[in-house]
Amino acid sequence: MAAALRVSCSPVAARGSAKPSPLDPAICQPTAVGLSCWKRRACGPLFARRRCVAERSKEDPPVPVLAETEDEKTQPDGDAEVSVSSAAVIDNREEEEEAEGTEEEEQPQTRLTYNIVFVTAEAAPYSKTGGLGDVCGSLPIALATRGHRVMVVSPRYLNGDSDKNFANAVDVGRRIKIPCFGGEQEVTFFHEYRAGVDWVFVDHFCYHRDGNPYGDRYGAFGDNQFRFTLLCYAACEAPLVLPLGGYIYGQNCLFLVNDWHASLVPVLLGAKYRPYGVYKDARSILVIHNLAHQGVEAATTYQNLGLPSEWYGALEWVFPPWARTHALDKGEAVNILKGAIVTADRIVTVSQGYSWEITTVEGGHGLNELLSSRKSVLNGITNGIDVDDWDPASDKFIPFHYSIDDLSGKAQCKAALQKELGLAIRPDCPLIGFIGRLDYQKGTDLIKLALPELLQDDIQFIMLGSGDPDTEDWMRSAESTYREKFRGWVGFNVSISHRITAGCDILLMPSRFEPCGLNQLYAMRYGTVPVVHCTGGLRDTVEDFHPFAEEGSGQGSGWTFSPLSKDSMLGALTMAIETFREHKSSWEGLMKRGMSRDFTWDSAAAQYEQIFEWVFVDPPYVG
Ligand SMILES: Nc1ncnc2c1ncn2[C@@H]1O[C@H](COP(=O)(O)OP(=O)(O)O[C@H]2O[C@H](CO)[C@@H](O)[C@H](O)[C@H]2O)[C@@H](O)[C@H]1O
Ligand SMILES: OC[C@H]1O[C@H](O[C@H]2[C@H](O)[C@@H](O)[C@@H](O[C@H]3[C@H](O)[C@@H](O)[C@@H](O)O[C@@H]3CO)O[C@@H]2CO)[C@H](O)[C@@H](O)[C@@H]1O
Repeated sequence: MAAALRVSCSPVAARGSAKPSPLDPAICQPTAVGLSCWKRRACGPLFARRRCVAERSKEDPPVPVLAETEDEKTQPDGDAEVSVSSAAVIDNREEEEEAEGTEEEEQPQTRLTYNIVFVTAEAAPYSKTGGLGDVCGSLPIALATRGHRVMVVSPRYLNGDSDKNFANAVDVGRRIKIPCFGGEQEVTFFHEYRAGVDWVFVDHFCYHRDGNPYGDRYGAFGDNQFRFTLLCYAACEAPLVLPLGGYIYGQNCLFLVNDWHASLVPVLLGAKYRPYGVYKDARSILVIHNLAHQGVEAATTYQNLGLPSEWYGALEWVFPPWARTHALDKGEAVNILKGAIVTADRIVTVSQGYSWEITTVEGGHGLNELLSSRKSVLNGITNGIDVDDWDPASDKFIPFHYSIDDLSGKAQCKAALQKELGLAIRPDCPLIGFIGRLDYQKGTDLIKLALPELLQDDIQFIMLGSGDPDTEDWMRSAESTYREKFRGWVGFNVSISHRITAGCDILLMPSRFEPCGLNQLYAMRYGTVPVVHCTGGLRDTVEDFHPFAEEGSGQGSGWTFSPLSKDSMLGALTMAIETFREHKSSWEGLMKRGMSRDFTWDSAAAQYEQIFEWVFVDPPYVG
């Protein structure tokens, strides 16, 4: 294994470390099962030492590595700075757990709990360009609350603006050298323990630059393959080398790898760890948030990834002839996401509808046959939402609060939004919103096509988004053309996104495809009625309005339209607008049914736990 990765400690840690490398097979003993009992509340803050022996299998051997750091801290001749470093890592854990309540206060727990390692390019509030950030900022907390030990590994993006997001993360004092891209890259780790989760940030200068996690105003960064390769290698090492709260996670963990950026993890487990007896009992689950992004690069880049040549097939990708650029182009490429589809032990998508769509030619982005071949391990789980961040009764970004029992604050939010945007303050005028990345996926071209006709009606429309420069330009020009009725807010702004969600009457989502979609869930929670293309997670979560169902009291929380065409979208919008204008009690029913839906992460987390149990039933992928 040492040949695969050379791990070294930081100067501080190294001085105090007469210990073998955590990758030394002598101390990386596999435990009997990939499961552990983490009854965090019941077991107390230094949870690893207080594992619930009663619930552990007798065969479950001790985890020797865990004792190493503890020894480090207590040995009289130990290095003082190492102690400081370790202590810094556990610093707020005891306080936080004390504040949460006494050890007697049991929270709902699952019987089996796991050491879970999320790997992701985004995790809110540290980094976010869209829904991936939301999910990887919330689901880990929901799982930790249910008793799992959870680490999230993502890059430490610094660019001036974002630096404050990482202000509470401290240097763990561990350095590793990663053999890839023709050299050795040194990365370090930062850590913050918050909301029961170990947030781990991989630090390397390639994450320190202007722009968002993937690119800047000139487009996607040219070295994204390098940046996310580093992330994957670092994430594979993190459970082995980081003494978080004094104790490493160890090698019997469960990796949840999100989208293409994290997709080398299961490949590395198979190609670079298991052959050396490490991670033999670990498992990996690929979570697909968006099949459109696959991390495809020229085949020649394979040699940069530091993988054995015989693993090329896992990533091999051949573009169909129509997608090749010239007659001699053989279309040979590597596809990082494909690597995970082949090697992950299970696959989850973020709604059931999408899990089926990606097995079809229409929704499979070229991977449908491969995904179909993995149907037996493919599931869909609809995302939850952070119901604390997104709560109209307490939202810090909106000027007035409201609830299902008293909707008056919503009307005030609408008036405030109209005022903020310089639109006429008119309670009776339907206010329609759109929030999202300006991307082909989101169907903004349809809005562009339909806007002149839509604005013939007496309505107001606000669009918030950033991304495709042409669409941004169009939003600016539409705002000047339709000054009385249309606002195009170009940029990424969380605060205004909450005010639009609260202040609008209708949220429009004409997505071409939508793996789950979060904005329609936020909208419903805020009594804003969604009008959506009938696809993926939108189809699964928005129930069509039926005014006469339920003995006349009505049914449904919005409108879905199909096909994806201007006329069909305008038809659905017209029905929504008419209902808003002419049928006030029906409208209130729509709002209240949406507001009463349960979108908490807890129910999604319970479904993930079922997958966790299944993934440990089958043997892991070994190649
Ligand atoms: N300009 C802006 N300013 C402020 N906030 C903005 C914004 N543009 C977008 N957002 C925010 O970004 C998030 C977007 O989430 P979505 O799930 O709707 O789409 P996204 O395609 O990014 O996510 C992908 O991953 C998620 C998570 O799995 C899936 O739900 C989804 O279908 C899939 O495409 C929301 O929180 C939204 O408010
Ligand atoms: O949370 C929002 C989405 O974030 C991710 O999508 C990003 C994607 O993974 C990146 O690769 C990049 O996509 C660029 C693409 O690689 C490039 O070929 C070109 O088409 O431009 C794209 C945009 O720059 O940025 C995406 C975000 O915009 C995540 O994978 C998705 O699930 C999330 O929806």
